[in-house]
Amino acid sequence: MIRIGFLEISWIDVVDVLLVSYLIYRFYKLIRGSVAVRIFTGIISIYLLYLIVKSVGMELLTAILGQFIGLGMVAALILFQPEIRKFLLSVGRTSFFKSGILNGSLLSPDPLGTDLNIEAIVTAVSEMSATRTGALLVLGKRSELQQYMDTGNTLDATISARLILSIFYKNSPMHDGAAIITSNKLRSAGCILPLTDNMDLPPHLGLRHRAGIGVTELTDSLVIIVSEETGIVSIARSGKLSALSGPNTLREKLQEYAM
Ligand SMILES: Nc1ncnc2c1ncn2[C@@H]1O[C@H](COP(=O)(O)OP(=O)(O)OP(=O)(O)O)[C@@H](O)[C@H]1O
Repeated sequence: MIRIGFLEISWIDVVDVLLVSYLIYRFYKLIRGSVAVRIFTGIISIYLLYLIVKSVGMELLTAILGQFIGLGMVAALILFQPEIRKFLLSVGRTSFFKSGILNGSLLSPDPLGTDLNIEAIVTAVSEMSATRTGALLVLGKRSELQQYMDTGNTLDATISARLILSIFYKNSPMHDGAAIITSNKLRSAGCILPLTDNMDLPPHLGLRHRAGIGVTELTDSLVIIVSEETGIVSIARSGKLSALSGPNTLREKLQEYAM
């Protein structure tokens, strides 16, 4: 116990403040660059205005703003619903929850499987990159991706390079949208994915890249994106996009992910 003037600080208080600081930092990192920052700034401004009008004794305005602040928690839950969801997902994705007895049973009822046909994916992606065929390929768990699979055409097909190539072939009816792979099966093609609202992304990235990044913000999936304009192959994971140097890097990333 430390005493500073009239303040008594115990080690529990120190841990409490550190944990709250960490949570605020994680929340800030999550909303940085998104429209949520503006909403957050708006809420803080209204709260500051409330404190000012209250201290100078403007009763009517204090009562009106007070009603608004009273609903603050419910309003924050509604307004920040996507961010809160992302935050809870990122907590559940930490190595602590991924390891040990929770892994493979409770939290991962449908693991990706080590028998993923990586070579078929690498071959198809290399060819699409060389021919500048736009592609969006999502790999993940069925439970998380089911709602996106439902927006496309169900295939439930065995993965092969030719199958992937024929889906993304420019004249194919299913080339628009994303193809989704779970448990080593190509489940669905022509799927619609949620777009990211990250405003920090380079302006030249269009909808294909934004949709690929968006789904990795909400699920623990890995997305392969082939740019139709440049042929560059990128992967998205946990809301981050990185361009790959070649097929070997893609192979490594897939092996790492399928483990
Ligand atoms: N919400 C979405 N879900 C899945 N696919 C989408 C979505 N929105 C767009 N797409 C796909 O992205 C294509 C348009 O890509 P666009 O050219 O805008 O993207 P880009 O990121 O610039 O990629 P590229 O480098 O290939 O041009 C569409 O034809 C469609 O196939």
